Amino acid sequence: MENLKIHRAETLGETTFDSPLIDKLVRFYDGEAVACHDRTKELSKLEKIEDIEYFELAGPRKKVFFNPKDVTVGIVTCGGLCPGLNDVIRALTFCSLESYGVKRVLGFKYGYEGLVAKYYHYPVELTTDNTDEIHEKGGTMLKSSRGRQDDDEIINTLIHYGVDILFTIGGDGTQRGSRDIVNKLKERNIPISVVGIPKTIDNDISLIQRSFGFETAVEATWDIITNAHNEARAYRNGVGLVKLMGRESGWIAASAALANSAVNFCLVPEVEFDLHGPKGFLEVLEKRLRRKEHAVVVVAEGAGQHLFDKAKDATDKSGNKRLQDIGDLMNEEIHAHFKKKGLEVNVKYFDPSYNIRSRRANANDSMYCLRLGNNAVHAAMAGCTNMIVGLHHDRLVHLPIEMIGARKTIDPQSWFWQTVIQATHQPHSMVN
Ligand SMILES: Nc1ncnc2c1ncn2[C@@H]1O[C@H](COP(=O)(O)OP(=O)(O)O)[C@@H](O)[C@H]1O
Ligand SMILES: O=P(O)(O)OC[C@H]1O[C@](O)(COP(=O)(O)O)[C@@H](O)[C@@H]1O
Repeated sequence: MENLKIHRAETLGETTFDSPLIDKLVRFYDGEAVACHDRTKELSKLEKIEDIEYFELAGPRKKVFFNPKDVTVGIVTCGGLCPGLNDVIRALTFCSLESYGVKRVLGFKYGYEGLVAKYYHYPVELTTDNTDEIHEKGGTMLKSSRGRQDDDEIINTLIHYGVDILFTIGGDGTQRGSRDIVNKLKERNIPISVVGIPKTIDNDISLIQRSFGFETAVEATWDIITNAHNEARAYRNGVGLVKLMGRESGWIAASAALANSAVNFCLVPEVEFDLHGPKGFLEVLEKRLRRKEHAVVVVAEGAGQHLFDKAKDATDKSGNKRLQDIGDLMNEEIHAHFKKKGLEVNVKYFDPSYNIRSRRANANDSMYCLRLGNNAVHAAMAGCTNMIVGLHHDRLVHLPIEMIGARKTIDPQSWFWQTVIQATHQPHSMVN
């Protein structure tokens, strides 16, 4: 058993306060480690005990590190929008104020910019009144931004406002930012807890089974794909072309294709496809239209980037690669191909990306956001830091930030992707 890997969240120090307030919250466990295992193997089939990993279970602790009545909590949302951001802000605020009775909760505006004095984005005090109904709306009441900020300046702002706990709601970039803040805090010997709530509409943060907002996004694609199907069927050689988000991973597109069987082609960043060859997309599409007269194509925005001129590569303020528009390119290429063949084609192009990302969370995501928010507060109050709260093997656990590695992408050899191929009937040869 000594070979077990046990991953515990870092803590700021010894727990010091008994918490009568939260006694009633502690029920069946007190943050014991939970056995997780390599997701490719069944626990019963494990050959080596080293394959087992342990993560600390999220949940309330009997003793807390901070004395609630002295605590100021800070919340910040960074990066792109995602359904459920407001639900998480609300859960963090309610749990901090109502379950723990902290002194105050401050919302820092416009992402990490709000933590840098020179931008003059003053924080807003969050209360159970002004956050009560925010979950009914999409977006983030705290606003967001991209772009690097200076860690020392961020820390100076935290000190200025007496922040003891900072919650960072954001994707892998944001969490790398949190890690840098923690490292600086350690250097300067400042006991501020930083706990992340992982956000990505693309659902591609490693180790996180499902990120909040993803399910809402997939659900939202259903109507759009059905409408694209209706458009395609209404015209001779109709093509409903739908571009969905997914910068480096095609989880939304692939899940959308599985959810709505109207999809005939699903193109994702993980699987390169040939456009022009004899077995390429355009020829296969033509064959399909000759047989069925209509087709629905779903393409993740990060797919087919190999078809563009590399010289035009650029990055956004956060250093993320700016994608070239695969939807536009495919629209043009389909028209060009059919023109060359002297065939009629009617492409209806749908780009619902922001329309999906900006909506409010569905019921299941709202429930998930509430649990994430509450458990982030439990972790931070217990003194945990340098960690995120996330769903891993169906359990909410504490994941040390440094464990977030490369993006979670679709394995083309996986049963999941093979099911997409099976459902769409797109040929393997086109996407090899
Ligand atoms: N590698 C990094 N190290 C430190 N901070 C980062 C890093 N990458 C991104 N950030 C910061 O995190 C914030 C959000 O990052 P971004 O990539 O835009 O969104 P997301 O968090 O959704 O990935 C930005 O302010 C950005 O500067
Ligand atoms: O147009 P913006 O705001 O830069 O955002 C677009 C990008 O954000 C993403 O949705 C990813 O964001 P998250 O994974 O951080 O939610 C990509 O799919 C997309 O390329």
